[in-house]
Amino acid sequence: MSLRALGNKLFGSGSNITMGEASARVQELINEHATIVFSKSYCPYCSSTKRTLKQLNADAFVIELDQDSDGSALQDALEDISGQRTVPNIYINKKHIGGNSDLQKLDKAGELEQLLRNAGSLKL
Ligand SMILES: N[C@@H](CCC(=O)N[C@@H](CS)C(=O)NCC(=O)O)C(=O)O
Repeated sequence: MSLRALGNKLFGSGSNITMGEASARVQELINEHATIVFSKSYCPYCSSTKRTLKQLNADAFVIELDQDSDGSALQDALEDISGQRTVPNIYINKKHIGGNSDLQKLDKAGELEQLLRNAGSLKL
């Protein structure tokens, strides 16, 4: 568990869910959505990721952590699960892709579309 997660557990993060519940919810979201972006509504890197996915006509589930009452706990859980604290934190087909720079790299290499297609996330 990260120091921040431990701090939140001991002193509270404004959220009422336990670390275990937050981890379970993150895992559930990853399992339920072929493409999911853990995002923050004001984050420019997240906007870039969302724009790229939209341009590809991808069906992606976006959760805005800054607009979720458990967002901080979910971010702690994501850090535990993926080793990445920053947003966007992207999963395709339950596989951790990384952040926006990783997604853009895949797009430039022409690999993103195939990943999305294999995940069943392309509408066309
Ligand atoms: N290199 C990362 C940069 C992502 C980044 O710095 N995101 C900021 C928000 S714009 C962040 O997560 N800051 C920490 C936080 O919000 O807790 C990427 O390409 O995704």
